This record gives sequence, C-alpha cells and structure tokens, in this order.
Amino acid sequence: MMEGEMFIIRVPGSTANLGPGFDSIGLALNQYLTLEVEKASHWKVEMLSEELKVFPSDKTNYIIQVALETAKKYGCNLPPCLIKMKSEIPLTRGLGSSAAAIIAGIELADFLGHLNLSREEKLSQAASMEGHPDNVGASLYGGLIIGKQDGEKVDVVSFQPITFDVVAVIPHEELETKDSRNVLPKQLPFSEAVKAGAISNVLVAALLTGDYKLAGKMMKEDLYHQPYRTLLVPHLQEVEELSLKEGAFGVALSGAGPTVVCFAEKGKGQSLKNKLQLLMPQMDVRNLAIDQAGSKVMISERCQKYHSN
Ligand SMILES: Nc1ncnc2c1ncn2[C@@H]1O[C@H](COP(=O)(O)OP(=O)(O)OP(=O)(O)O)[C@@H](O)[C@H]1O
Ligand SMILES: N[C@@H](CCO)C(=O)O
Repeated sequence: MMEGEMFIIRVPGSTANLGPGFDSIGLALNQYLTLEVEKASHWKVEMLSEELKVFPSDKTNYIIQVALETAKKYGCNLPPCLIKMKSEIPLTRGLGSSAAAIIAGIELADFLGHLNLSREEKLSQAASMEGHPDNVGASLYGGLIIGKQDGEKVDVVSFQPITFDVVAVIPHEELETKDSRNVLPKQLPFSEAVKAGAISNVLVAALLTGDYKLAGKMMKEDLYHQPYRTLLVPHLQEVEELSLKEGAFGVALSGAGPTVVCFAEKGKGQSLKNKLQLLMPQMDVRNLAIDQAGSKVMISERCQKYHSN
C-alpha cells in the first residue's frame, strides 16, 4: 500500500444465541462497522459517528490493539495508519459491537501485514479474544454460524443464505456483557444440561429445515441463560408477547441483551417493526436483514496491485 492510498474494512454486527444456542449460534445483521484506512506518520482514529467518540483516538484504541496483537503473534510489525471509523451498530446493547471491533482489528492486521490468514485462522484468533465464537463467527462469515470453541481451537459450520427478517427492539440503556454473564449459574445439573442441549439441537434443525414455528418454540424454551437474565431485562416478556401477537415466529434476547430480537418470515419484518414501534415508543425498533457476506476488505486497483506483490 502506498502513501495516500486507502482501503475499507466493513464488518457486520450480529445477534448471538437465538435463545438456546448459548455461546454457539450467531447470525450476521446488516448494520456495519466501517473503517477507512490509509498509511500515516502515526496511529490515529477519527470517529465519524457520534457514539464512537467515547473511544480513544490514539494507539490505545481497542481495534488498533487487536491489530497489533494479531500482527505480533505472526511476527509482523504494522505501519501506522489513519483510521476513519463509523458504525451503525449500537454499543453495549447485545448486537455484537465488540465482536465487530475484534474482526475489524484482525482484518486490519491481515491486510496491512500481508498475513494471508485463512478464515479459520481469523476465527480462532477472534474467538480466543472474545471468549466465544458466536458473534465473531457471524461477523466474519456472514449468515448463520454454529460454532464450538475449546481455547484457540474452533469448529464452525456456516450457512448462507438464511432468509427471514429480524426486528431488533433496542432499549436506550446499556448492559455490559460481563454484567449479564455474572448472573448465570456456574453449573447446571446433568439432566437439565441434557434437556438444554436437546432444545438447542432442535432449534438448529428447525431453522435449517424452515420449520420456523418449531424454531420459535425452542427459542422460548431455552434453559441456558434467558431464565436468569430476565431479571436484568424486564422488557423481554412484554416484547415477546407483543411480537408473537403481531406475527413474529420467535423472540430471543440478543446476545447478552438488553436488545430483544424478533424473527419474522421474509417480507413481514417492516409491518412488525411499525407495529412494535407504535406500541413501544420508548425503544429504538429496527427492521434488519441478515448479512450474507461477512467481513469485507475493499481496496483500490493500485493498492490491490501493490498488495499482491
Ligand atoms: N468500534 C469500537 N471501537 C473500540 N471498541 C469498541 C468498539 N465497539 C465496541 N467496542 C468495545 O466493546 C464494548 C462493548 O462490548 P459488550 O460485549 O459489552 O457489548 P456488545 O458487543 O455490544 O454486546 P454483545 O457482546 O452482547 O453482542 C465497548 O464498551 C468497547 O469497549
Ligand atoms: N453468547 C454471549 C454473547 C454476548 O457476548 C452471551 O450471551 O453472553
């Protein structure tokens, strides 16, 4: 990459768990974190979205830290850059903002450092930073992902295209993932763990065979996390009742919350969104689609030529 040339990294946000797929299932959504990157004399981040202005604009920015750590792991030094960053993903709301930031940092290291990492290598690095593969896997692959992590080893299966609408009901209050994980039990009795695993298995089978009614039933029956987190997310039950009545086939807490995601058959999302927004004016209700592509690095022709040399 030459002085003055620029490349763009675009990473979708995501929703995790879909009810019983705790720490394992992720779905990419069409809200994006976007970085415009060009070489500079020192590291600097310019925030183009108001919400991002809470983050450091120097080398201590999380995305730069992820990039530097990734490059170091592969024995590479990165040249400093100016990053212009904007985001449509609300922060700390359960819509995968931290996972998108991690994927952006890894894509930055991969491109700038000519690392040529495979998607599996990127996922392994991202999941070990985030602690679970659900949101990072969706941000990287797009579509629906189902993953299992053991330290740095991740097994993942991804499915595209997945076609239903997603309506996100986003409260104005933040809920940090670590606080939402603190209310979960350290252990489950064996019989309950077996039941919870079976519910998750049926969810996956129902989603992949298009049996959305059954998928919605499984979302509600989750035993892993939603029963414990309703204490922190009192609106979950109300959103669930209203949206099932208004045509959603399923409702789940989005990741660690506090956002609630409602799933509707293709084409039904807009009217569900309009109805929910009227019923809950205090919430930010968004009609979203599933991102099928995952993270992308887009480069100019000259830059591409340099990069392939
Ligand atoms: N664009 C960004 N730049 C730097 N740091 C970010 C960015 N986006 C998110 N983060 C970091 O991620 C934190 C939010 O992570 P958290 O896991 O609590 O919420 P989330 O990722 O939005 O939700 P969930 O993990 O449930 O989907 C922020 O407080 C910040 O530290
Ligand atoms: N699976 C994670 C997603 C949030 O990072 C959780 O529910 O805590």
